[in-house]
Amino acid sequence: MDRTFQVDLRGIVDLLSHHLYASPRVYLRELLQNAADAITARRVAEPTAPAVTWIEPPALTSDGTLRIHDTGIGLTEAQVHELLATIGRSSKRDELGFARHEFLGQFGIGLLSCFLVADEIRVVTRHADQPTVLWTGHTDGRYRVELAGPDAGRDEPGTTVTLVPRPGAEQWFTVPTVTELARHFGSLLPITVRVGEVETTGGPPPWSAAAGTSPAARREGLIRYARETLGFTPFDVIPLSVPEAGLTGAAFVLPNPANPAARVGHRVYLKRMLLTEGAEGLLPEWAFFARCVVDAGELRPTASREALYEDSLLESTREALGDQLRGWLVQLADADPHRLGEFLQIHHLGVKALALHDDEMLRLVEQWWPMETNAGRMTLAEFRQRHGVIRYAATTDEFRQLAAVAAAQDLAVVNGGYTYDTEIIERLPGLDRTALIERLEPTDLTTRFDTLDPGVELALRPFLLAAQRALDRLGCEVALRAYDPVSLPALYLVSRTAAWHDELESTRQRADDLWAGVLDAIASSGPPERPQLVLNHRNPLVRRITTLGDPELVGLAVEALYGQALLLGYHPIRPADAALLNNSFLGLLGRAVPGPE
Ligand SMILES: Nc1ncnc2c1ncn2[C@@H]1O[C@H](COP(=O)(O)OP(=O)(O)OP(=O)(O)O)[C@@H](O)[C@H]1O
Repeated sequence: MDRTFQVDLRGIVDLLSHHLYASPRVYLRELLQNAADAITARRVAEPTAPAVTWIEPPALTSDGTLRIHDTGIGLTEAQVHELLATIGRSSKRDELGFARHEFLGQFGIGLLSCFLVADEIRVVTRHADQPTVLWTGHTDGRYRVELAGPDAGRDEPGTTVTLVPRPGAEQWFTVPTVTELARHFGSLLPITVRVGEVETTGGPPPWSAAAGTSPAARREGLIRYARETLGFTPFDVIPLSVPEAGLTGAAFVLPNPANPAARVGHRVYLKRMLLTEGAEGLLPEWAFFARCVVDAGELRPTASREALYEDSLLESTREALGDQLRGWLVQLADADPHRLGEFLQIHHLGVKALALHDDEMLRLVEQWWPMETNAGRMTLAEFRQRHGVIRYAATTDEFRQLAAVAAAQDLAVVNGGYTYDTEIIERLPGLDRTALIERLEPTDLTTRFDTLDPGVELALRPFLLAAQRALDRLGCEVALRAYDPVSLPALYLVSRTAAWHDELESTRQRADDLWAGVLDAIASSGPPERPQLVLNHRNPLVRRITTLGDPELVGLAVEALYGQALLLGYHPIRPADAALLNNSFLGLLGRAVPGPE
């Protein structure tokens, strides 16, 4: 024999309050939603039927209950039995069980949320010229259905829902709270909602064509809306529209840099009822510079109605909205490059992130984003025009080490060390085959330095040998060249492979035997190039040092130059370097301050 499930309502109410809804305040949203749906349903057959809902909190009813009245379609006695007595039964689905898109509700559980704040719910309803029906439900699952007596019937079709507040839940029924909740959830509803005498609906959404006659007036309205509702004056407003999601709205460009890691929440209305102020996933991740307010008819809510349901429609909507933001950027570049410059000052990180996989954004960054170079800030396009090859340092340290020296050799270098900059530069040839890029190799610089006259070089051999002896134990080679700037006595240059070997070596020293063996094998795969200390023969101090007769003093001086070059070039100081610096400093000091011995 088939049997039917028995449902204990208290368990369901507990489930809703503790696991589905974030707060009991949703009770008012669900009531408003039912009223709005009932009005929509009635106006299908009667387009001129009144569209009004009014709420009387206990302070106005004076019998301790809250009442909400609507001019909607109402229910017949049979429908009351069918719809209000069965959890999960809804009149808002089609024969196949799909949500009908003209209605807000779909799950058939909304009314139960009233049990979060009420012990008893009464529904008095009249459909067309049918008799008025009374339904009374209790938290423990008991309910009663009766027909109103001849004098107790409603004068007009529609429904009144009455809540008897649960002791302890009174704070959800005060006039200010109910008014605020009605505004919060329902201010954009296409019906009139009043709490007492106060109207809480405020006309069409500020982005809709009905809100302003001209685009300029709508824009003004939206800026005002952002100030009042979101708390900031936007940098710009971008109209949004995705017809397949029934979506319209606006994106507000934030006036201040946003943290790319912090998720931006968007304000989402579904059929003009507020779903959430913190929807995630409406825009692609790179679009962290914008906050949206949208109304969508076709996007689905989760059952709690507090977030968007992640489905393929949401995915394609996200893409379409991303395209619209991109389009705005491209259009801004064409129409008002100065303004685009201002935008990039604030939000370059987002745009650069986008440029990593979007050619149009890459072009925009190339054209408009000034990068740091050793010849001043300039865009990559300008740099190419002036210098042909885009030579770049891949890290800020590398750039700092070499920028000034490279400039003195007429070698322009871009600092690719800021977030995404190197990747952006390296993507350029893929976009434009004529773009030439070259990563700066520190040791390339030496090829630009002048060698000394062979006679001079020969005369300085004893000095070079003494200098080399001082730095041999550090694995550093000493060279003597003539280069600018004259004020720079020495430059420490490490090729990238040498830097890599250095790192490998220090890891190897810290690693256990097995791992050290593996690292040894890797290290042996390439010849370890030695770092160089290139002394500048144009520098007067270096010249004087080269003429010193005392080999010990030569050693101390070269060690000091080595230490200074390390520090100036932002190179890591190893323990051996620190010991050497210490030794040279004290040695030189000892000689500068003569004592009795
Ligand atoms: N004010 C009303 N006027 C007319 N019918 C109503 C009213 N309130 C509720 N109903 C009927 O009761 C049914 C159940 O309402 P309930 O709020 O529980 O679910 P729903 O609105 O269908 O879906 P959801 O759970 O998504 O809100 C509705 O489908 C509707 O037919």
